[in-house]
Amino acid sequence: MGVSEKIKEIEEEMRRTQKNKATEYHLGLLKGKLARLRAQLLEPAPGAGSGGGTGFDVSKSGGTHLSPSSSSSDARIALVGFPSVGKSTLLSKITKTKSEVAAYSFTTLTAIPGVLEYGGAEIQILDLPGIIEGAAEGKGRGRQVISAAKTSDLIMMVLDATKKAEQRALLERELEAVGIRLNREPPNIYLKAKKAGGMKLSFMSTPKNLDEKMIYNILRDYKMLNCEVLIRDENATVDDFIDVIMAPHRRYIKCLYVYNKIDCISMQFLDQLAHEDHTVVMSCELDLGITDVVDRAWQELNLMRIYTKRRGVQPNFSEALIVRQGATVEDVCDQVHRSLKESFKYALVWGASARHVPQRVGLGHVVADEDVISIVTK
Ligand SMILES: Nc1nc2c(ncn2[C@@H]2O[C@H](COP(=O)(O)OP(=O)(O)OP(=O)(O)O)[C@@H](O)[C@H]2O)c(=O)[nH]1
Ligand SMILES: [K+]
Ligand SMILES: [Mg+2]
Repeated sequence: MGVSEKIKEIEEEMRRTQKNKATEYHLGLLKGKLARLRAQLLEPAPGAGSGGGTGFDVSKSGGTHLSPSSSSSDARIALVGFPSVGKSTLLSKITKTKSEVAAYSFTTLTAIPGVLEYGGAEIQILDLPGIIEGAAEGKGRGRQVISAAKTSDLIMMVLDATKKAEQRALLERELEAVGIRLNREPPNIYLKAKKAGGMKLSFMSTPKNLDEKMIYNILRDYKMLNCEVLIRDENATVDDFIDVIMAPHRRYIKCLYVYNKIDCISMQFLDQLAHEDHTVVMSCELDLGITDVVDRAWQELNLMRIYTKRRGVQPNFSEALIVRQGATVEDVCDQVHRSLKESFKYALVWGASARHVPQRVGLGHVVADEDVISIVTK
């Protein structure tokens, strides 16, 4: 029996099994088996050549319009969605890359990278083939698309506002099945494999949805006979626990839901969609809401652009240093040059993080998006 058939069999059994106290442990074990099989399915077949990576042959710098000097983009956004929702139309709007657009399904057959320039930051946008139900099990190019999505910093799930609401849940399920967790934090559970000593289990407080027997059962099923477990979150579930065991196969990625084709829906429905969490609405056809989509994507990435300035010279706003949220002047120095902070004397800051401009600060100063910094060395 192939892996796909085994998966189907377990899914069937889970559907047939009634959920109650008596079947709880059995269902937990089935979930664990399912997670293992799904991971197996995503592994490249033996001898299949280059596994891993994006699933398509695109490098992180792979934009057709990147200047040769810039080695790598600052972040990657994957456009994921059903066929003909307007993924390629969006790519062509926000980057200089043209990806074929047509009214028929599966117009795009491979990953098409483009570069979005955002205030000196370079973000790679990956236009992907449409995926269909069953993608996680290998239907269409689903598996490749999903591997590409797994390598991204943000997933933009492009949805057709005129289609049924189930579309979103269906896609979420496909991404879940391959270990992508959208807009969630890793479970607060500590697990460490040991060489000996048996299974040691402890809780911060009594969990509401898990018990010792369940945890021991699953650990045995995974042949993790020697390990240390600390459940820190009292709301942790069996699924969370399995995610922690399967951690190398899990990716926690932000997702922005982008509803396209709002030119075809009522104002009332539009208003409803626009108020959902992590959601933006647009019409590529009417050129409506596109800048909003880009601004929101930038916010979700949680990155900041810092411009450096030399004494007596205007800052160059077409080139930014990209740092994560919460970064300090020290992180900025590291972005410029690894040894810069050794000769650092102080920095002058103009922008939102400065109490007055320019403010004289040390390495520990926390910077804000679009700050201008002048670094003075010894
Ligand atoms: N009404 C309307 N149609 C749109 C809009 N955006 C794109 N379309 C149309 O939708 C169709 C599909 O667009 P594509 O960009 O090819 O869609 P895709 O998601 O890349 O499709 P695949 O590559 O086949 O998965 C084309 O006929 C577009 O002209 C929009 O905002 N409103
Ligand atoms: K299409
Ligand atoms: Mg396309």
